[in-house]
Amino acid sequence: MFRPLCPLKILIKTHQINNFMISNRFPSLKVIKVAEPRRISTISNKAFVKSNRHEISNRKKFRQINPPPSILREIEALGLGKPRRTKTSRFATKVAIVGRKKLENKLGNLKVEQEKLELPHLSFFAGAKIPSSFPPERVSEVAFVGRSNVGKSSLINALADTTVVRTSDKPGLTRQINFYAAGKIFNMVDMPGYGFAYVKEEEKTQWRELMETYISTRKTLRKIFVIVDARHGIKLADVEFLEVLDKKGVEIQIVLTKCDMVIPPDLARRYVVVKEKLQHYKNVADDPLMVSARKKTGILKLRKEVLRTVDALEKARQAIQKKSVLIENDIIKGRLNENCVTKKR
Ligand SMILES: Nc1nc2c(ncn2[C@@H]2O[C@H](COP(=O)(O)OP(=O)(O)OP(=O)(O)O)[C@@H](O)[C@H]2O)c(=O)[nH]1
Ligand SMILES: [Mg+2]
Repeated sequence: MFRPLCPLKILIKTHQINNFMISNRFPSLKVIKVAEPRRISTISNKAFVKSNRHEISNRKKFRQINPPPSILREIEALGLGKPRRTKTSRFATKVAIVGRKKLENKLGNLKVEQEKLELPHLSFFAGAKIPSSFPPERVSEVAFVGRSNVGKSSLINALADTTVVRTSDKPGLTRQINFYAAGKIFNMVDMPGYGFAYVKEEEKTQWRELMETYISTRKTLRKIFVIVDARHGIKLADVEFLEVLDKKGVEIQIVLTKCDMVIPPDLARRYVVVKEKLQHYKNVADDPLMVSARKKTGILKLRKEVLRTVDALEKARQAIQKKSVLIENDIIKGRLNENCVTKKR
């Protein structure tokens, strides 16, 4: 029979070999149970629960924020948040109307007068991968920055009511600084994103350097719109970029986008949290704007802000007046023609 010289200590994983069988067959072997996988899993479970508890408490904290009624009113009036009802039966419409009345009783008048403004026709005229490719500084510019896939390009499209700017649901589509001319009045500049994207780290570093060079050297740059996802708020990558921007002394405006994906009370809470975070910066306007490029809500307000920044608000107002006069004339002419036709008949 096999006899070990000294009592052997064998480390056996309990889930692999049956202890009982081993100790029966080889009584001289001392089997020591170590590293029970179940125990490990319970420990890691505990750690997981702990970390989860922390997350839950953060969410709870967020839910405990009591947003001011004025913000809630603005969100409801502009139809900014995630729609409550998706079904469009007659019953659902009735419920929605009753719900709206209830909200009006709670928050006050929900009707808002918004100035209908339009941007001049948008066209792509230059793309730059290196600073020497920047086009000449002729007219005022506004730039759009933010994390990859946050919706910068979509927002430019929504602002100009066009589809000229390419968008994608995959982070990292815009890979150079793209210049779009709004008529001959001003330029809108679409930037690559920062943070996560399906590109190499080296390329992202290059984008970052390119953006920083543009921001610090461009004399015609009037304002930077930093686009933030309303679902997530200001992330670490945003904070890092905002700190760099703030030091450069350029005016900054935060825009919360994808608001159509957040329910109104949470959107109001997000607004409060973001506003609070902006107090630290010198050059950041402390009132974030809220929009949805997909639903085109909140766009008129942002459009007005863009036009005001590039001193084109008056021109846009005049263009709208001219357009409405032309439409009126057309209608009158149309009526006259109709009258002529009926008389001839
Ligand atoms: N629901 C919703 N989706 C949006 C909105 N804006 C953009 N998206 C979607 O978000 C995705 C990314 O949009 P892009 O405009 O390409 O984002 P980007 O910031 O330009 O992305 P990069 O160029 O990769 O940095 C697309 O699938 C859009 O359809 C919005 O307001 N609401
Ligand atoms: Mg883009």
